[in-house]
Amino acid sequence: MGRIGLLGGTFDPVHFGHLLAAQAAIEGARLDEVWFIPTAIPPHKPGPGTNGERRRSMLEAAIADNPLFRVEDIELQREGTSYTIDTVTALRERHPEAEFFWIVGSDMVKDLPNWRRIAELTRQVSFIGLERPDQPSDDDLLPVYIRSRLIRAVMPPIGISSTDIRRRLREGRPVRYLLPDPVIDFIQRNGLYES
Ligand SMILES: Nc1ncnc2c1ncn2[C@@H]1O[C@H](COP(=O)(O)OP(=O)(O)OP(=O)(O)O)[C@@H](O)[C@H]1O
Ligand SMILES: O=C(O)c1ccc[n+]([C@@H]2O[C@H](COP(=O)([O-])O)[C@@H](O)[C@H]2O)c1
Repeated sequence: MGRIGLLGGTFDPVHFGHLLAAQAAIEGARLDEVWFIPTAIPPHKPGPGTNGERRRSMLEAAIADNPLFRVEDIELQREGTSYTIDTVTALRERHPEAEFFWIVGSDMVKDLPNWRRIAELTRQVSFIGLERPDQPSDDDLLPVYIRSRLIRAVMPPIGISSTDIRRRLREGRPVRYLLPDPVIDFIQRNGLYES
């Protein structure tokens, strides 16, 4: 099983920024696989407008051609807010032989001290913080117990967000090249994100 990167998010919908983040983490931290974990209720932002089953289906369509990527729906099966500490604790019990790494986007690293039971979480996983190639991150303000568990991986900045994709679809504007074609097909077949 080996070194497993975990990328959590709402994925409403999944896009190329997510896929490139996973690929950059594989390269930067020598991972064997990345598991995508759609949240049920995200801790720090409003809940997604699309149900979990559809978000999971879009993820599956997006990663079908990559044997190193997998969808893990553990948070969709759990009640309540999707705290990372609960997810990681459960995954380590199920897969004691794996080493887990939690992947975080560049602007989220500074928020790690506010995560639920963060000290305990840092004992269970290392973090992979994505950073821009032209702008190495300054981690000096992070507490040492987090900094010592943080690996940096370089990712070229990709200015794609699910929010912008949803807005474009509502307005009938193109989304091609922002997310994989099979995901666009799924969105169109199911009439998602229409105004
Ligand atoms: N363009 C991007 N480049 C790098 N990382 C990204 C990008 N978009 C999202 N991520 C990271 O992927 C994870 C999941 O993101 P999430 O599903 O919340 O996507 P989002 O596009 O930011 O969504 P929304 O616009 O709905 O808030 C987070 O760790 C986030 O930092
Ligand atoms: O556990 C926490 O306290 C916590 C706080 C903020 C974010 N997270 C997780 O980080 C991932 C990305 O979060 P977001 O808000 O960018 O979708 C997602 O899996 C969240 O559950 C987790």
